[in-house]
Amino acid sequence: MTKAPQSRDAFEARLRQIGAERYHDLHPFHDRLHGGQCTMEEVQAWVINRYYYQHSIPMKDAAFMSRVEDPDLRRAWRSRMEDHDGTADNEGGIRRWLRLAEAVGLDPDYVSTTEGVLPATKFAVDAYVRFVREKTLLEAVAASLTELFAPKIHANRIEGLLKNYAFADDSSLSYFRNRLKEAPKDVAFGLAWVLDHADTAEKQDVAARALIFKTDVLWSQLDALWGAYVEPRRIPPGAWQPGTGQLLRQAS
Ligand SMILES: O=C(O)c1cc(C(=O)O)c2c(n1)C(=O)C(=O)c1cc(C(=O)O)[nH]c1-2
Repeated sequence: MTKAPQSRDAFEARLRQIGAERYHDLHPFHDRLHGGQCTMEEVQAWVINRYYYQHSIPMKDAAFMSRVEDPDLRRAWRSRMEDHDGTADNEGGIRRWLRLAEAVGLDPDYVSTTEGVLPATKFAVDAYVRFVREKTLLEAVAASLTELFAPKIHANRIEGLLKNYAFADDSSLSYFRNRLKEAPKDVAFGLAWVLDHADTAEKQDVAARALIFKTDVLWSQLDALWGAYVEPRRIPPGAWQPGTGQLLRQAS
């Protein structure tokens, strides 16, 4: 006998439970960052590594769109690329991230080379791009649903960084403020799409597994960051060495 699918509400609750148990807001690195315990070196390491995620997200979305045959779905999805890459009147998330890089004392030209990114960060993020390129559209959209849980972490981050670090101000944190405006439309669309299309028990299982995969992508990046720059501070060969890539401030 085939298994009956969960009701829409029960399936949504199952997806939210995955976030409650596995989202990277639970990682100790975030407590340390938002609580003001990170050294500037650790903050710089986070900004450099997280840039790799930022720069890959539009490539992931382009990979997704290249496989979509339905123009309505492509139209709904393409604002994600504009949000990151920018438009004539919106500088876009990647530029905003580089503004944060400058504010923490890094040379944005260094950061944008992605040199010095931890190997595990590359493996995790590249695995996400490949996942979206190769798996079903349902799995790709389900994997993006970690963004359901992102507004809370972005709001906590704005509050924590403003309170604890001199570099934090409206300009340096504009990336996160913008995501608070942009993400809700994406997640509302993505969630409704997944609930509509996961119409069998098997598809629900596949979508739930995709979301778990994505929580692993996020978690493993923070584990790698912690191991390299917090404890035991074992920096892999070729990864960023503190002190390099610094912004040379001009004396005025
Ligand atoms: O700061 C965060 O914790 C966080 C998490 C996530 C996420 O959950 O994948 C994204 C973002 N930020 C983000 O800013 C962003 O643009 C984004 C896009 C995506 C995606 O999978 O398409 N996730 C995320």
